[in-house]
Amino acid sequence: MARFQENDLPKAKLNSNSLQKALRIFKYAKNHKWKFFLGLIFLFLTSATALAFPKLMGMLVDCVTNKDLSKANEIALGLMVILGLQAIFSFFRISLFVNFTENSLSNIRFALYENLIKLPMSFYSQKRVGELNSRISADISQLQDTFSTTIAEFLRQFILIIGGFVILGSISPKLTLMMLAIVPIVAVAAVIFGRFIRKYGKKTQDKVAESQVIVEETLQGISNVKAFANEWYEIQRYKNKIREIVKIAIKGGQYRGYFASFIILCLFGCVVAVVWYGITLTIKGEVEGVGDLISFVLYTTFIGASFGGIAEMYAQIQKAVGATERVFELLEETPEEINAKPRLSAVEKIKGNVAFNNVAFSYPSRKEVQVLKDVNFNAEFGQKIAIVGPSGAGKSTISSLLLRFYDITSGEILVDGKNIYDYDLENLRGNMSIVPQDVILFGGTIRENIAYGNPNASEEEIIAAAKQANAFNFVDGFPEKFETLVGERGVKLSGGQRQRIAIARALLKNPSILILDEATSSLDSESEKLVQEALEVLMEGRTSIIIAHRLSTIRNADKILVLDNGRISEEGTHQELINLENGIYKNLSNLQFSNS
Ligand SMILES: Nc1ncnc2c1ncn2[C@@H]1O[C@H](COP(=O)(O)OP(=O)(O)OP(=O)(O)O)[C@@H](O)[C@H]1O
Repeated sequence: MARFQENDLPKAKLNSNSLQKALRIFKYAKNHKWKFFLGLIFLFLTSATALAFPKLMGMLVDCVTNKDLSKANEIALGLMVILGLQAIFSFFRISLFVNFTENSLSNIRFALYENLIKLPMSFYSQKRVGELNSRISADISQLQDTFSTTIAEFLRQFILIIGGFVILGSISPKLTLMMLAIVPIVAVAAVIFGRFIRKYGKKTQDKVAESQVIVEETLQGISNVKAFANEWYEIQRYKNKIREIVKIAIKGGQYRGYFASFIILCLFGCVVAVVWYGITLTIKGEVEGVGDLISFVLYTTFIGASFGGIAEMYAQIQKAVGATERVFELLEETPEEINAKPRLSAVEKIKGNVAFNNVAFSYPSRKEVQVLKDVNFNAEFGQKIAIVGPSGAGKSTISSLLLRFYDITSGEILVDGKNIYDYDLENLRGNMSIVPQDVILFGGTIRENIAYGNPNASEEEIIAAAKQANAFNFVDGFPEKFETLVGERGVKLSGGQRQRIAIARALLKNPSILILDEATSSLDSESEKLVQEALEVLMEGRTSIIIAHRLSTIRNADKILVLDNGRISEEGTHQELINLENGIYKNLSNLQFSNS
């Protein structure tokens, strides 16, 4: 699975258009906006106090020259007061920005999740969910850093640079000009150099990540590695990667060495040059005293450091603008018409007559391939309709269309004579249940997993459903019974046990239309018997659409549809289809029964 690091986030161009878009984020700040603006005031105050610091330090040094102790005391006290103020302002600035950011981000996270969970299946069939997830978390953490620190730091450095230059100009215009000529150039060179080094750092990280993937893959598939006696191959693969890491890391280290030499030579060289020139000017009387010179050097250091930091912060802000754009793209995707609130009214029961009339369909991600062509069939209330056919024929697609996961291309699907697109979506799905091929249980207790079919179910109803689904006995055998945790941190249930939980879940939902997707395809005969019994109970009094591979389980279906390459090529009862000369069903049936 691809993992996005913040380093990988693409930047967006900063122009009025992209900034305007990014500012929509304030919509999610709701009644916390004032914190951001109050934070800005504290930011301004912190920068102002920071700017007073070098000036006062200079004045303090002048007291040495003038041997003025009482003034020195006053200034030292002033400096302490300023430090105190700066500490207080900084505290409020940081707390306010963090408070604003966390509140806004929690609103954004919530809005994102709410929208994502409501997006139609067509959205998910075009996106890799793991990638989407790690992308969103990288985007959100970029926004978190930017809004809680980077913007404020960027503005603070900006104020320090402008303010610093104004004060420098007032101390000595000549010296300022000289400083302007060298410091920004060196600072910018340092930034470019730094970026280059970071690139090497990132390359090393990527290679380390690649090597970790090798370890992960081989340890997860260790039985495969051993069965193929391919230990030597994996060792070689890992060794090569490790060698690459060393090469790149050493190269990066060299550049870091150059960088350190560059900083010592140029940056400190510049400070020496400014100090030397300042001393010359002081001796000539063009700068007033040593104190001014000290202030000058301190301001220069401030400005140099700010120049260094501001470029990196600008890049961070560009990334945050890109992140906001992507987050908004997801927020603006059109969701399904789902309320996503607990239902107040009960589901309006439908009877369960289903009709597919001339249905054609292509998946939105592969429009050129027609998966279903001219599909026609009827399922009367209470009937069992089986769909069989080769892999990839489109059997599961039929169930997805009935659940309205995708919009059909042409034709119509009717439920109780009414077009499924005229139903309230929640109501339609509220009348259906699916027992899928791979039952996914949520990481909670068995009780919670069964109650997923009807969160309002009583204890007795849950137990009754478990009994009917042949699940009660194995659940009762666990020390914690219905409170047993399942999923990653709990017990691992077998395929058959999981299916019986899914059947109990479906029983609780009490649907009019039931979809069974190859529910018995991967079970041993004992488990299959238990599941099959539970399914018989479940199917009673409902319309069932059974997608099956094993023909033995569908012999008594009211109707069997044979799907071939997206078309229904045969239709009838088991007996009728068996009698078709050269029929697909007949062939399939001969194959399966001669094997078993
Ligand atoms: N989300 C999707 N996006 C694009 N194509 C898809 C998608 N899901 C299925 N398909 C394609 O649609 C065709 C029918 O798939 P479907 O899963 O309905 O077949 P199936 O008969 O149920 O197969 P199996 O018995 O192997 O489960 C296949 O060619 C498959 O590749």
